[in-house]
Amino acid sequence: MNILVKLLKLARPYTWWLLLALITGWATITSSIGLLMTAAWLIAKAALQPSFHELQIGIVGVRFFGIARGVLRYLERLVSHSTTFRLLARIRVWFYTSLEPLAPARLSNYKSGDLLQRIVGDIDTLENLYSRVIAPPLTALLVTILMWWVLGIFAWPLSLALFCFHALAALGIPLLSAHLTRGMATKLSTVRTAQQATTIDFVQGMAELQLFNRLDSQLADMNTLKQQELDLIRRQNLVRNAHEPLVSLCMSAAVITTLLILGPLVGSGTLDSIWSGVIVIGVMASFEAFLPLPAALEHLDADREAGKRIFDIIDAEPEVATPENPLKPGADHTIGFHNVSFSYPGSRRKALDQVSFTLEHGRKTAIVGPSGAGKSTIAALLHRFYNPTEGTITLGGIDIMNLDPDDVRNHVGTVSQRTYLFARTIRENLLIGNPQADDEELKRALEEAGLETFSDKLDQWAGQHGMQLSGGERQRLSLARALLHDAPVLILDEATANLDTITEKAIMENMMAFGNRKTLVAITHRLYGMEAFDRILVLKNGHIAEQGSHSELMARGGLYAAMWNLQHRNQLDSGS
Ligand SMILES: Nc1ncnc2c1ncn2[C@@H]1O[C@H](COP(=O)(O)OP(=O)(O)OP(=O)(O)O)[C@@H](O)[C@H]1O
Repeated sequence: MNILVKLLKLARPYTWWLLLALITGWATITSSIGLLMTAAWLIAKAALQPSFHELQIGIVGVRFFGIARGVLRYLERLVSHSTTFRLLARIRVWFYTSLEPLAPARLSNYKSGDLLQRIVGDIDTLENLYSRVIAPPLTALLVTILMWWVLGIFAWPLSLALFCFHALAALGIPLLSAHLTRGMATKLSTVRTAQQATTIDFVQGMAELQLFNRLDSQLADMNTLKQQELDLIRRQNLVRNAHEPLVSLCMSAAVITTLLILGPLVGSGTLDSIWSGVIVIGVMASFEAFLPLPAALEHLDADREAGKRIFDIIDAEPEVATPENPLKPGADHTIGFHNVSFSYPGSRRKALDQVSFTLEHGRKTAIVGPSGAGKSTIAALLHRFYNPTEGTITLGGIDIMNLDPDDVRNHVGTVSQRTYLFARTIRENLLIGNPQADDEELKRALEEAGLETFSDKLDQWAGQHGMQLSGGERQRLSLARALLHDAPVLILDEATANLDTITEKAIMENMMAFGNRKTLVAITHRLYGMEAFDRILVLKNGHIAEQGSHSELMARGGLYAAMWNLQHRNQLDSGS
């Protein structure tokens, strides 16, 4: 569907407000024309020194149009701006709500700077759509129809001549301007997106850029992009600044032509000479409606591009859909993988291949295996970020495809190595896990996560991405947050990887102490404390190579035993 039509559909709830803005805009310009025409009539008539009574109608007209113009202009601005902002708010909320089901699967191909530009810049661009793209041509059309009709009362050639010059101002100049600026809006949007991306890289990667001595080259890239943006804006302005003089030229030509038509009419006495001045002034004033038209085409280009970029994302089919009548998960939290295979979108390689296992409620399972074996993919499928390509995943015996993804996520909490911390206080970061938690609960969670020293720092700022904390503190804070979330299934995806051995051991003991309350799944390639798990799944190249308890797997002497021996020999070697 055409982008413009799609954008207009979003404005449907505001149709009456937009119509009101259009009518007040038209009435404002009509009042301007009316004011100038009645003033011209009054001056011309007064020169003939008539009685005051004969001037009365002109005086009333000037007063009426003068006041109406001011009041209507104010109303038009009020209505069009408040409608535009309400509409923008609606588009923004619509965009966020449509974005949510796409994360993370459909958004992983976008740079964060690009997404930011679409969320902020592109939606801001749409601010112009209704007030500067849709309304001006309609206002101009209404004004000109009125003017052709008024001039037609005096003489139809006047109407015809004005029609030709209006057409030139309404179509000729904007089309020429659109031709000269074709593609610039797209280029500008591309350059601005690249700018956002490089600026975000610059801010977030400043430490790395400093370490590798790449600050200067990153700054040079940013400068080049800024220069490109300025060049494009300069070229746009060159064309834009020619609009007004060109419309004025058109107006002058229309005035001369009007005078040429009026001359014989006045000479022959067909038309009272007073009206010639009024008509000329009316013709001049009518061109006010055409001044915004070239900019309207330019904005149309930019709005179409912004709309296209927004719909590019929103029109993507969500990877995971909520079923129409989702079932409710029951009290049984057992998770089952039944012959599950999965390939990431765009990849032909199977990240998981015919994987089957059961995570009984209250049991502790470790998923181990070499890097890239598919361990985190199991967590991603359990969070319903993706659907399995083959096989089924069940929660309490129900296929999770029949459950609301939010319900599944409420059942499965995760702490991963990459958990995001918000640039807020420790308390606010914790409350994301459970907004209702009181200070006592927050402190208990911190304690269980081995971060009791933070109990009196709840109002301390965590820094951007939690940068005011050490890597280990960040991980423990994420763990405390997940504990507050209190999901029956807790996945620790390399959650203790940044911790020293003593802290890691203490936390794992805390986690094991959950007893039958929680199902615990620890994803790790560091084989420490494995004896405490009820079962260990060993993953290799996307399939389960072995499973059993630590002692069973050691006795088997397979991949697990080899990995365990290697890691512990290394530890012994480094200890000796
Ligand atoms: N978003 C993605 N898109 C495409 N392929 C992916 C994506 N995430 C992971 N993969 C691929 O899927 C395979 C399994 O990845 P996964 O992250 O599950 O491994 P892992 O066992 O958790 O590894 P590690 O221990 O290094 O974290 C890998 O080959 C990886 O390259």
